[in-house]
Amino acid sequence: MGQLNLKNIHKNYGIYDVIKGIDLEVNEGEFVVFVGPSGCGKSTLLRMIAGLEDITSGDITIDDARVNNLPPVRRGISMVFQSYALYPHMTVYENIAFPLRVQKMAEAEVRERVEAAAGILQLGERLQQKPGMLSGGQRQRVAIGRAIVRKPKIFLFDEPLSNLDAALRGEMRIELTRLHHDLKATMIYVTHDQIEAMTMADRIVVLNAGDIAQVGAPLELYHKPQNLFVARFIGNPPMNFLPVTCTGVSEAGVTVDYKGQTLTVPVEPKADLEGQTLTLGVRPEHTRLGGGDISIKITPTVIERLGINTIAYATFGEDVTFCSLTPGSAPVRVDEEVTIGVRAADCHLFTEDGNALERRVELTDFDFETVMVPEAT
Ligand SMILES: Nc1ncnc2c1ncn2[C@@H]1O[C@H](COP(=O)(O)OP(=O)(O)OP(=O)(O)O)[C@@H](O)[C@H]1O
Repeated sequence: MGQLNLKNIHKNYGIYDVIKGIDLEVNEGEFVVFVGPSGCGKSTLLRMIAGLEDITSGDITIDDARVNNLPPVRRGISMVFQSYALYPHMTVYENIAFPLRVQKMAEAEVRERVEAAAGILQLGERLQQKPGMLSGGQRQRVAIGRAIVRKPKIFLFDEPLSNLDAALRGEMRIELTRLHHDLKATMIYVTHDQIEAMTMADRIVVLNAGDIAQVGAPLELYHKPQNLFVARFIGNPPMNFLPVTCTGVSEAGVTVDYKGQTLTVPVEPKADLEGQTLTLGVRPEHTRLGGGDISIKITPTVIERLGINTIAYATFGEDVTFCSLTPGSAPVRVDEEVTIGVRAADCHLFTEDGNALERRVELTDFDFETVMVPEAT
């Protein structure tokens, strides 16, 4: 129970085409995250699944039943919103029990379900308090409790952690991951935060202007982004991009020239690349002080020391910004030129249309494993 199928979903607002034909299958028990920049359509897509927004065309099925025309309450879904949407005059107990009261469920069963949810969410001590006495994180847990008691086929989360501070967001991420492990329920989660997507998802759906840019396991997107959009979006600090010229293709991969230095990147070649301008992608964490297969000289304009790492930012040419993530103790200083080395095997290559040449990296089973669930404390 809890399988979702989206078939050629479109949404227009007048002349604006905001969802442009999305096909997606979400498996039972999967944690799928929709991620993308503001305005890419992720909330609209989630609201269409919930039934809070009509679809312009296409089909939504849940467990093989077409739900296009079913109202939200009959779709077997529960949604958790960014604004917790709690009733301030009701106790935590009554807030969690609310959807069951609407269903006119017997008191004994209400109590059983509310207490079970409160146990999972560590709200047992708070049941008689009003929301005003709770912290932001506790209020969000009440909202999640209200979703749990309905025993939905699918949970939908719309940026549920956005109102929390960074430390609490980190804690709630772990709690939600644990909750998913305990309930084994299908969960669809919308966020613009790629760290939430990477840490919680079994699969990430990256959206770009109403289209799917790529769907994959978090580490699949990290190691094999299919286009510049995903390469830029997944990873923090973001990937660096340098213009290079293709000088040849061979069994070993695609050879490029970067300022007189030659680099053969192990990617699947395509026809007619020779002579073309390509984009070399280098993640900041794959740069090293000193030499590599090629060397890049940078003069940092900003240095950020984070303890474990030091981040150096430099600009060169007209508009190329380069970022290097070095060990915390790295001897890098503002206005002092350093040489950064890059290994060919760590590089990505993109053609002029923004698509990636497929990297010859083997993804291991580990890269597809569902997220590790921390031990309960
Ligand atoms: N009622 C509406 N009428 C017209 N356009 C709308 C309406 N609702 C949303 N849109 C447009 O649809 C696009 C997608 O909006 P949506 O809220 O789904 O994006 P989002 O990815 O969730 O962004 P955010 O992270 O900012 O919430 C946006 O360009 C938005 O302006």
